[in-house]
Amino acid sequence: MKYTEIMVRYGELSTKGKNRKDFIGRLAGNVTKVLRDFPEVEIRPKHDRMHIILNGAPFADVDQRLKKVFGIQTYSPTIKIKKTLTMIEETALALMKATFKPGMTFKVNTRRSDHNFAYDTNELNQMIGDYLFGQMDNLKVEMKQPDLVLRIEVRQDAAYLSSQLLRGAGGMPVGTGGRAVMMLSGGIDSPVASYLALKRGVEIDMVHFYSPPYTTEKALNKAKELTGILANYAGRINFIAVPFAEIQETIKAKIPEGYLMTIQRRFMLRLADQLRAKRGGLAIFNGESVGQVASQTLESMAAINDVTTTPVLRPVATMDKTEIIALAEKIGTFDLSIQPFEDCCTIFAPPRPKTKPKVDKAREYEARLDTSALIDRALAGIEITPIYPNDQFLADKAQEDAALL
Ligand SMILES: Nc1ncnc2c1ncn2[C@@H]1O[C@H](COP(=O)(O)OP(=O)(O)OP(=O)(O)O)[C@@H](O)[C@H]1O
Repeated sequence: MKYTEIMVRYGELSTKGKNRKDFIGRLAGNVTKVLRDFPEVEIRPKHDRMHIILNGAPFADVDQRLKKVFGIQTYSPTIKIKKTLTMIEETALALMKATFKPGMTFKVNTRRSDHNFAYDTNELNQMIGDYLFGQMDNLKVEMKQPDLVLRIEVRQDAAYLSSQLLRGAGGMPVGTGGRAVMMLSGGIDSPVASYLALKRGVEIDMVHFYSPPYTTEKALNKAKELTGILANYAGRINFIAVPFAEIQETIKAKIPEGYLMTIQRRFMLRLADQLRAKRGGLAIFNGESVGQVASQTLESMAAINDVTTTPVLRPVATMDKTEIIALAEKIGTFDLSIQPFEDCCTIFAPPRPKTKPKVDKAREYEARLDTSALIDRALAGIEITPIYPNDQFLADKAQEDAALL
């Protein structure tokens, strides 16, 4: 089917009265970003709906991007035609043939803002319905809850027909919820937490700790590639790689084994917080889930959280692992997350971390270290990479390796 435009209905933002303009502007900007390699597409944001004029771009390709943009409740691929009865009949039939499946019920639903048009809505519903019955077998009409609604809108400039109401990603346009940093490991949970933060409209910068030479470049590239998948939901995400080996070595040399993990996490949180402040963010997100591992008991969280008063938000805190995995599969990060590249935390993980660390003890042990000098050196070594949807980092590396052989 050659659709000419997509009609987009806004999500939660329609209820946000005075912020509406900002929301619509952001959404239009985000749609523009994800469709940037379709230069022919025009985006026309209006007060109640957005029209995406395809100008020849294939709907199926645009659809792949659009369904991941937050702030869209539903959308319909639409065909704009001349306002003649014959054109409406022919297009209605073509749409039905493309989208109707045997066993479905349907109805025709006409709206008319051009009141000078020769037929009113009841007449059009009747005439188009009759025409379709004459052309197709096994049609069944259902007024209350039909499986397919053939929508006809007769406006001043043209008639618009659609037969699909597709569900958008929901949520709020990224950027309307403010800025934050996200602590992204290469695991399953933090990419899911990132997705959920983006869904509420928060613009995130990824903060990733890596520890060369203890961790390989592949582990770093895995986190970058996960960011590439998540950028589908954001348009673009900045990835901040923070060198962490010196801090880990120092902690390992000077801190009792039971507190290695707690103190490492306190340093991670401090670094994330400083980066947040520098970049104008208001919160820190992470992928912790209550009780999942030793560092994620409430006692542990409290002992780690002690280093900052900045809100630390944990979108997957109350989810079961199976629920997190289901979401990871849905958003497309799971297969990459389970690739076995070592994370900096696994390498320096003590065999028996304390599950109930004490804040006082953590502070006392930490006083043995030159915290601010360690933090400053790590911050001096950060690298920032802007990452776009589906940017690949692992494949490039594999190709380079192959080329060297
Ligand atoms: N190398 C890292 N860089 C950035 N953040 C990290 C790193 N390692 C852990 N974190 C943060 O700490 C959280 C808890 O990490 P941990 O390794 O204990 O748990 P996890 O359940 O395996 O999480 P994930 O599946 O996200 O790795 C992560 O979700 C992430 O937000």
